Amino acid sequence: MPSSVMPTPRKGDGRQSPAAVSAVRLRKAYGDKTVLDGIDLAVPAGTVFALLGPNGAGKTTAVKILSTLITADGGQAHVAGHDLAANPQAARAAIGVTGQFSAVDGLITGEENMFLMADLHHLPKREGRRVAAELLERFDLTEAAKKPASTYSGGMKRRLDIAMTLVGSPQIIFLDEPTTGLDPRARHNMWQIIRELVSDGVTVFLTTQYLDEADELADRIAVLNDGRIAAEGSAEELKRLIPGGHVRLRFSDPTAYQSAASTLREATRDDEALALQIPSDGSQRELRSILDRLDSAGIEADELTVHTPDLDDVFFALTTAGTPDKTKEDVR
Ligand SMILES: Nc1ncnc2c1ncn2[C@@H]1O[C@H](COP(=O)(O)OP(=O)(O)OP(=O)(O)O)[C@@H](O)[C@H]1O
Repeated sequence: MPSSVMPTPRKGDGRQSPAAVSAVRLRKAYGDKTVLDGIDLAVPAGTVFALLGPNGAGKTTAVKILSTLITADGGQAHVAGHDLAANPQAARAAIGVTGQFSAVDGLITGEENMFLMADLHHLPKREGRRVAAELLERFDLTEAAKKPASTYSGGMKRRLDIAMTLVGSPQIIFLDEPTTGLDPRARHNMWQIIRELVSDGVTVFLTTQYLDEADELADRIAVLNDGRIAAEGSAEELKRLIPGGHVRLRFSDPTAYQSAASTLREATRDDEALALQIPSDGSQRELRSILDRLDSAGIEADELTVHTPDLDDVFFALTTAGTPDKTKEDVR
């Protein structure tokens, strides 16, 4: 099984950027069922990190541990620079959590939910009202503010949940499956909200079962399978881990096409389209080698495209291999 621990992105001065969330050999079991079997994570501050995995992989458990809702059985974790075992309150003060354990109370209005959060954060009454109004406006909930939250749509509830989380100005936000059950418009709306949070400097740790969501939002993705991190990296790095990638060269001149085909003998030919397909991981090194061979033969292609496998391929390769009882359908 391919596995990689990629280096954390570096800042311009060459130093490692500080991790907002880090975990080393994190373990958790319920009875004799091991849910997290020693996972390592590092999330640089100001980035989006996606923990991707099928149902039951342990994503929520990881979020619950990192957001101090439950404790791990083993390993260490730091959140916003605080050791979770030694100083969970300090970590708690720096984070916001939304998701499957939403804080929204359906019996009271959106506005009242916001006031409640302001009270929890000990904001003076006036300040609390100002912050609540501002956030309700920002999340397009002003009109619905005086209606009971139970009447809100799924998308509105999620927005209210995030607005409530932001009352405490968290540096790090955990979003557990933020778009599960939302319609496409509400999903895109949520993606936009997440991007805005990050541009405000917040670190986002999200869990998702959706590959396109991780691909769209995350700087780095960890694939969780069977309690272990099966692979970690940017979407592009993960796509390069599995076979299926290729480079396609297209020619308009049949003579150039023939010369290229005899130069690149490993290529699959498409004589009709005058195109050659060469297996490749799409890396700079492999591309250079193909181009060097064409150059030495004096051949120029009219079009060169690099095809990498998509994240679906990666996900299926990493989460079904070795578990023959599972089919692609099980893991969505
Ligand atoms: N309190 C608990 N007691 C016993 N088993 C639990 C408990 N919480 C979770 N589990 C089990 O741990 C495993 C991982 O659960 P978890 O909720 O972390 O998965 P997940 O990746 O978030 O899945 P989903 O996408 O379905 O939410 C599951 O098999 C679940 O049944």
